[in-house]
Amino acid sequence: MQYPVNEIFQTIQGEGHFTGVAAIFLRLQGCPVGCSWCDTKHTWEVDPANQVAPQQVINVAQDQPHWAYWSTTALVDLLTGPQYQAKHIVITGGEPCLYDLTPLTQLFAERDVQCQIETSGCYPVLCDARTWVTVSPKLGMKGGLDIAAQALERANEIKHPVAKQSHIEQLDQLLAQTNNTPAVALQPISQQKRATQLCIDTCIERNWRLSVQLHKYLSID
Ligand SMILES: C[S@@+](CC[C@H](N)C(=O)[O-])C[C@H]1O[C@@H](n2cnc3c(N)ncnc32)[C@H](O)[C@@H]1O
Ligand SMILES: Nc1nc2[nH]cc(C(=O)O)c2c(=O)[nH]1
Ligand code: SF4
Ligand SMILES: [Mg+2]
Repeated sequence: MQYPVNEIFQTIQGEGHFTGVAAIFLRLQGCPVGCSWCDTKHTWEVDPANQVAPQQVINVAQDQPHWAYWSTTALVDLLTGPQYQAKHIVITGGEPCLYDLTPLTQLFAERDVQCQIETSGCYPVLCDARTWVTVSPKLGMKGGLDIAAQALERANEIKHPVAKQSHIEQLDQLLAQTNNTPAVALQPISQQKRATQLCIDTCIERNWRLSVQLHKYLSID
C-alpha cells in the first residue's frame, strides 16, 4: 500500500492522552472536512503538481502543501530504524482515515512500537486492534461530513475541540449516541483565552482531561 505523506518528524506529543511522550509524527496528505480553524490547511489538497521525492518530506522546516508516496514497508523500516529513537508513532494529517491504515499499523505493532491515530472520525477507522485511536469530532464543518458510527465505537479517546459552550453540548449529544466509554479530553481551539477557561471549568466539573496543544506553548513542532 502507498500513502501520500506530507511530513515525517520527531517531537513531543502535544495533545491528548499521550501528551509529553516522545513521538514520531507521520502526517498524511488530504482532508475534505474543512474546519475553518484548522492549523494544518496545507494538508487539505493532494495536488499532483505538488508531488515530490520521498526524501523531501522528512523533517520539513515549514508548512508545505507537498506530498510524496511512501510504501508501508518503507515507512515502517524508516520509522523503526536508526534515524529515530521514539517508540510511539502518531499517524495524523490531513485526515489519515481517508486511507486503509491496517497494513501500516499491523506492521508497527509487529515491531513493538506503539501506534496512535489522530482522526476527525468522519471516516471508518481501519487499523490494527492494538492501535490507540483518538477521535476529534468535527460537527457542522464546511465539508458537510458527519461522524462515522464505527469511529465513535472504535475511539479510545475523544479529544473535543472547543471554542464555546455549544461545543460542550454537541459533545454530550455525541456521547449519548454510543455505548463506548472513551476517555474524554477538551482541547481549546487556537489557544483562545475564553475557550481555555471554559475547558478548564468543564474538565473540573466533569472530571475530564484538558488538552492544551503543549507544542504551541513550547513553540516546537
Ligand atoms: C490537524 S488535525 C489532523 C487529524 C484529523 N484530521 C483530525 O482533525 O483529528 C490534528 C488535531 O489538531 C486539532 N486542531 C486542528 N486545528 C486546531 C486548532 N486551531 N486549535 C486546536 N486544535 C486544533 C484537531 O482537532 C485534531 O485533534
Ligand atoms: N507536537 C505535536 N503534537 C501534536 N499532536 C497532534 C498533532 C497533529 O497535528 O495531529 C500534533 C503536532 O502537530 N505536533
Ligand atoms: S479534520 Fe483535521 S485536518 Fe481536516 S480540516 Fe479539520 S482539523 Fe484540519
Ligand atoms: Mg498539529
